[in-house]
Amino acid sequence: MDRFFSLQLSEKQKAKRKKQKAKRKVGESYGYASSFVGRFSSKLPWKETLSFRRLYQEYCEARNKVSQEIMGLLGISLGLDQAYFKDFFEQNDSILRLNHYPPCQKPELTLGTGPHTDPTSLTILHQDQVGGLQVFADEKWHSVAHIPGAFVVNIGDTFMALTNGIYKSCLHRAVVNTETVRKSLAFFLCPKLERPVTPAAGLVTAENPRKYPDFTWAALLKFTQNHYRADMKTLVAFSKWVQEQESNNKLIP
Ligand SMILES: C=C1C[C@]23C[C@H]1CC[C@H]2[C@]1(C)CCC[C@@](C)(C(=O)O)[C@H]1[C@@H]3C(=O)O
Ligand SMILES: O=C(O)CCC(=O)C(=O)O
Ligand SMILES: [Fe+2]
Repeated sequence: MDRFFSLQLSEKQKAKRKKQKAKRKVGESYGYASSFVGRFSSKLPWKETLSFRRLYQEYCEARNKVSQEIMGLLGISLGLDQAYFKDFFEQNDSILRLNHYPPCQKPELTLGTGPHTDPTSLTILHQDQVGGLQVFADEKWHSVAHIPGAFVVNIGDTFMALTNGIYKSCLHRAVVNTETVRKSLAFFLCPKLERPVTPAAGLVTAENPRKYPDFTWAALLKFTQNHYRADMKTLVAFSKWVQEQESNNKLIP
């Protein structure tokens, strides 16, 4: 990881596919990305990232196994069959991302990663001992301490939609510091790109009516990659956009 991030920019930008040595394009969610050469022009994070879909096979398989077990338990906690979410995520289009936060002379003027909820389903994060991850709860930011050997697990927007809003995605961010490089490794469990994301029947009731429209992970991913940087209200903005698209389609015979 250190070797990769210390390469020349032009070399890092080649990190995409084995055969095609072209740099990551706008709209793609894997490959190398840096705040300084990117698709957004405001609220730029102080970091570089490298994301994979199918590489790092063994590591991904291990994370995948842990996330499947967690999905089984989350299903049980909602009164669903243990297999319900395990089956849903058995095939998945997950993402592995390396985050590299260089030291910053004025850390109070920026953020490593701005406040956001993950648009994905479940995140398993491995942060190093430097610390910097913060979670928003009870109206304030709390630092998430590094515990050797432990992962940080959080719910993302797509799982919030699958549970009809019962499980909430959590607001978090990462701060940087003047002294030390910080690294983190995030495994984002995501559904299969084209599989409809719809809440389990038993979770839509008179007391808890339907909260979000059906969508695919492909559509939400495209939304966050092409014209909306994931933030604290991604799912609400995306739901509105889906509904607008549906009503536009109805107008065109
Ligand atoms: C599908 C994804 C989009 C982001 C990477 C994964 C999961 C989390 C998203 C992200 C980290 C949330 C904060 C903003 C973001 C733009 C970033 O700082 O990298 C997001 C990622 C992205 O859009 O590339
Ligand atoms: O680096 C961290 O601690 C958090 C990164 C993060 O939130 C993300 O990549 O979605
Ligand atoms: Fe995140």
